[in-house]
Amino acid sequence: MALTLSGKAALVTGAAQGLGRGFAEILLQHGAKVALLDVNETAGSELKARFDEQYGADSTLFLPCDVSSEEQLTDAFAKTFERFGRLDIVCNNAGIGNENDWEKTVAINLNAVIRGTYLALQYMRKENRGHGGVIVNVASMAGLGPMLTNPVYTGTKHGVVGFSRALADASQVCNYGVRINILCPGFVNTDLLQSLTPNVHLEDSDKLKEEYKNLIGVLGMMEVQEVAAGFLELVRDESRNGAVLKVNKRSGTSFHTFS
Ligand SMILES: NC(=O)C1=CN([C@@H]2O[C@H](COP(=O)(O)OP(=O)(O)OC[C@H]3O[C@@H](n4cnc5c(N)ncnc54)[C@H](O)[C@@H]3O)[C@@H](O)[C@H]2O)C=CC1
Ligand SMILES: CC/C=C\C[C@H](O)C(=O)/C=C/C=C/C=C\C=C\[C@@H](O)C/C=C\CCC(=O)O
Repeated sequence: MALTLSGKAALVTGAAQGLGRGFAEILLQHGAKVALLDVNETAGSELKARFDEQYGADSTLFLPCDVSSEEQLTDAFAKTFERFGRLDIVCNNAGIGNENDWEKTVAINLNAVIRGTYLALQYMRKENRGHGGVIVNVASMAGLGPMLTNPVYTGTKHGVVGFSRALADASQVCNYGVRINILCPGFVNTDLLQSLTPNVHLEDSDKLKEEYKNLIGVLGMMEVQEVAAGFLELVRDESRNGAVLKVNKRSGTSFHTFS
């Protein structure tokens, strides 16, 4: 059974560029309205103007938001619900890879995903007069295997996988009517990869650099659109809850099974 997106309301964090922009765009292409949350006001406003031309001004809402701020994220969810009158799809996508300011990485990649998931549940749960819905949390292949150059990033992504799977089981048992799925892309050609800096907690050894290159060699490098298709599958396939979808150049798109 495929979810119809026409008339549905979505919220995407980190939507101004990269994967989040791709996720927002594919939702718009399928008729959903989308709240675009991003800390980058310039990029977010520019994207909103572009989407206004393509999909109409009523199709999107740009909300400047630092997801690591409880107040700003909570307020952005409230403004989204107020504008669209419902909330059916949430993608907790915003993420960084800073191993030096690792507490910021934990705050954005894990804490904010946890808070965004609980906020989504609050608005979607049927016993809260919600319509039910689907949450897609963006982890990474580093949520399934160790990325030796980025141990904190790896920890946050493993955390996203574990938290999301557990909550998906709870949602099922409690009949919240909310599906929670996890997207684990491999390397994608976005600004995130360009922003990586050497980890000061590890000597900046040539061996680590070599291993990083090997990892990219193994998994390959994708474009945003290849991942967006997998995202849409997790949103629309109503049989999927607690699903972990891997998307990488090497092995394509497949659901991960845990032993
Ligand atoms: N690029 C890659 O190779 C892969 C990325 N991912 C994950 O995909 C997600 C998106 O990554 P990319 O699109 O590659 O990154 P990106 O850097 O191209 O885009 C991230 C977006 O999030 C926004 N953002 C950053 N911190 C924020 C905050 N505190 N509050 C609100 N917005 C914030 C940025 O302004 C930017 O618009 C991240 O969770 C990342 O870990 C997962 C696997 C592969
Ligand atoms: C800060 C880094 C920014 C982006 C990296 C991006 O998130 C990414 O794609 C990272 C990939 C890291 C992968 C690390 C280890 C991979 C190990 C592989 O063995 C895959 C692990 C499990 C998959 C098993 C399977 O069934 O395919």
